Amino acid sequence: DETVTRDALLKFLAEVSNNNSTILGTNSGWNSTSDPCKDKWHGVTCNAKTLSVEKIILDGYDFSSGTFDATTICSVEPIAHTLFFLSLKNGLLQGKNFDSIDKCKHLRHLVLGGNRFSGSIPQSFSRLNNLKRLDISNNRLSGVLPDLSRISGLIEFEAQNNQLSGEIPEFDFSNLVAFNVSFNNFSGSIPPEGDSFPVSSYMENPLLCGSPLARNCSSLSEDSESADYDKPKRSLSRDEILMYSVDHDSTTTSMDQSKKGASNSDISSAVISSDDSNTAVSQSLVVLTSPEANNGLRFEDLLKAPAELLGRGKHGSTYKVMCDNPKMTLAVKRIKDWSITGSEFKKRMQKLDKIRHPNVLPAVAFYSSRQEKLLVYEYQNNGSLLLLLQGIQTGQRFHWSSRLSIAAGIADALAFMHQELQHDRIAHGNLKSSNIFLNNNMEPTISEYGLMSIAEINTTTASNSHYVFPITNESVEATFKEDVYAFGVILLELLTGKVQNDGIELASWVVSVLREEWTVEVFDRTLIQEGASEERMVNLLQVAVKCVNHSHEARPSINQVALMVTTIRDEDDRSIDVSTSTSSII
Ligand SMILES: Nc1ncnc2c1ncn2[C@@H]1O[C@H](COP(=O)(O)OP(=O)(O)OP(=O)(O)O)[C@@H](O)[C@H]1O
Repeated sequence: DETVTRDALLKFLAEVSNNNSTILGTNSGWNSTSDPCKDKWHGVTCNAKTLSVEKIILDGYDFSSGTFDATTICSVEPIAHTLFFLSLKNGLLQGKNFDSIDKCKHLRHLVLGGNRFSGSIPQSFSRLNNLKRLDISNNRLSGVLPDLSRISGLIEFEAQNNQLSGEIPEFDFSNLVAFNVSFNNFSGSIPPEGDSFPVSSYMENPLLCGSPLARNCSSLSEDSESADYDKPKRSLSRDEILMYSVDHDSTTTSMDQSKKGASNSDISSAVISSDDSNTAVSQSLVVLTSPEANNGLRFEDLLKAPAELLGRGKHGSTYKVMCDNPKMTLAVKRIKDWSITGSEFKKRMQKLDKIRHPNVLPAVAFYSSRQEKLLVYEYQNNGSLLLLLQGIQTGQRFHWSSRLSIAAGIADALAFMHQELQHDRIAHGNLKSSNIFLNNNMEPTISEYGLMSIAEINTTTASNSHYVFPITNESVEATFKEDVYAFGVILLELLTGKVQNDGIELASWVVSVLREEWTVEVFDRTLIQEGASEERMVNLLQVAVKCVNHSHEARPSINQVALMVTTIRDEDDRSIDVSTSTSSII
């Protein structure tokens, strides 16, 4: 068996590398005079007792002139019988023969993402009954997907960025925690239960329809039936007019300018609509304690200033407003249909204004009418943590030490706010990376503290239970622990480089990966490349996992979390001090 295994592995490497035997480096161990298990060949992991091959992980090598032939390993009984992890990620491989893949019937992880495979995926994939993770993303695969529904234990399916077409087959969505078929040519309706994943899991498939996409299936068939140029066009809503004038004409638009046939008041009111008269309105803009804004910020100034739609969150839209007098760039958040009463809202804003922490962004002003509430913040030029995380995908550096100090900064600020506001029962309620901004020193600033009432949190969690664990106990403690959960997700984002809801429910994904004893795979590859301390990454991961415990009672308090995170950060700082002082001595 040993010889058969060794020869098969050497043949496999010769094929993927196109006979470039040194591709894995000179000390990789791969040669005909040694043993893959006893001599620990690079990329091969064996069972310690039986010395049989369990994992082959050859990620990130330039195999662009080679061929992946599944037969070479899957037709060799001693390998096929025990191999459960095969990964050739980012190998640029083009040549392929998938035919015998189903003979590797114990495979749990099959990772073929980031190659140049083209053509279709054979039905044999659907016979890999034990698969937990199938990653075929970022290839050039086309044709229809085989019926993967019988792989009931699938946890992760990544097929984004291919040219796959046809309908999305039924999957067993109950176990899936990561699912992505975006940027393909899929058509038809999204299968039932598929809508437990967000839009980013399905986007950029022009002929795909149904929830969670905004395109509903009946409108798609109407559109394709006739070019219907003659049909009278539905008139645009105020929001659409605003979006149109902002998005298509120029990036910024004066609120006062009449555009696209909308009257002055239409556009203004799309931003700040009110049934109050203008005078009443200007009286009800309550300016809090910002010195610049106290210099005469008026509601009318907000209306007249050029504004740009920054985005629409689940609670409303946020606009960047360039005010001339006083000279300030503001972010105005407009929240619609918020059940909180005007007086409660006012009381809360005034309370929050008294509690100041350097890492928490105070509101500059607020406005409240029956239909909507406005919150005015200073615009943060350095962008959000979300943008930093998204930058990792496009090669931007985000160092381990910055991530640690951001984590510690958020935890400290949150611990302070929880302590100060425990009595008033005001938790953050909507903590996430798009609500955290960075200042010039890369210090985090938490925005939108306390905007959601307890009732609101409960409604949101109930309607979106796939992403946020439902709070069954309506106690105040639970809402504070919801912040701890959210902080845990931010830690996971910092550790994995993945973004929550970007086709992935991070907490479940990480927990399932850990269950599979697959820990290193969790971490953002750039952290490992940078040489970040694996021990401290694991320590931080343990904190994160405690925070995202299903049971809010089992989650630590934010004080405990802050202590754990700052300890890890301090250890890391000390290790940097030691290494710099040693290098300066040398
Ligand atoms: N003060 C600010 N300065 C700069 N950008 C901001 C500011 N406040 C919000 N933004 C950005 O505007 C965009 C929209 O924000 P918004 O708060 O409306 O949505 P969200 O954070 O995605 O969701 P939610 O409604 O749940 O908070 C986000 O990208 C956010 O980072």
